Amino acid sequence: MYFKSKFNFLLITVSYVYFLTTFVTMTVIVTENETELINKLASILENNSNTSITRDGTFKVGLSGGSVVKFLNEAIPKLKTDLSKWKLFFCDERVVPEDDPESTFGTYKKNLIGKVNLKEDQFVRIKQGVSADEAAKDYVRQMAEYFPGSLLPRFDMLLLGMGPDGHTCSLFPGHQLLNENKVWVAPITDSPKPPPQRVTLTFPVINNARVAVFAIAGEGKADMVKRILVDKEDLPAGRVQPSSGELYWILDKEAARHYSK
Ligand SMILES: O=C1O[C@H](COP(=O)(O)O)[C@@H](O)[C@H](O)[C@H]1O
Repeated sequence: MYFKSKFNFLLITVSYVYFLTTFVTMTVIVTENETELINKLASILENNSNTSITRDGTFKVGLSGGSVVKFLNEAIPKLKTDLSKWKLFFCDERVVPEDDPESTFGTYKKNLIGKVNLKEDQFVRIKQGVSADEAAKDYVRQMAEYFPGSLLPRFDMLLLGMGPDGHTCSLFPGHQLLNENKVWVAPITDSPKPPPQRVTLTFPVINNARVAVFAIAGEGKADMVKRILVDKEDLPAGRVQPSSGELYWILDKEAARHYSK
């Protein structure tokens, strides 16, 4: 949401600085292979879904695209939880038609709808046929309905991926959006990874989540995992540090090849 007053803006800025200086509970899990990674992801999802449903009657989760789509498509059918209580948002989405192979919603739809107990109307999707700017503003309006009266939405869980360049959501290294703290959802029209037009959650929202989970597999991510988790380089995925929540990095053996505590 656009912050309506200087006070709100100040509050968010102060909170964000506080977020960056507070202790984050981080757990790194190294699995033997992709199947184990998916099983671990399923178990974290199931526990948090059941906790949220018991507490609030719903589970509000943010989905990523890329390789996370495959992991989730395989994890979700394994879950013992009430999927009908889920509300699914997008951590980022490509501004393309839903039937375009690049559409993250389109890919989830093809793989999940009709196969598990999830319906299309449980997904909060970006508006079609508009610019990235309008899609981002509209997505904020849609999100606000599910987080009434909130300065910042608090997702129950965010499911995140990381590109080999260290990007997460559509927050890329060196991009000005890394410092965006005025809107919940930002447009990007120059994404270095195609397609160029996207919308993305911003860091204040990401770091307000109850739980953030990275699921990362393959040797192609190993160098970046080391740069972030071992060398502590300042790259977008490393900035995911929920202030009063939990952070998981689930890696397969290949992605963890250069990882040591
Ligand atoms: O473009 C994107 O890339 C990241 C990482 O994708 P991966 O295929 O390397 O896992 C993804 O998390 C994001 O949602 C997506 O839009």
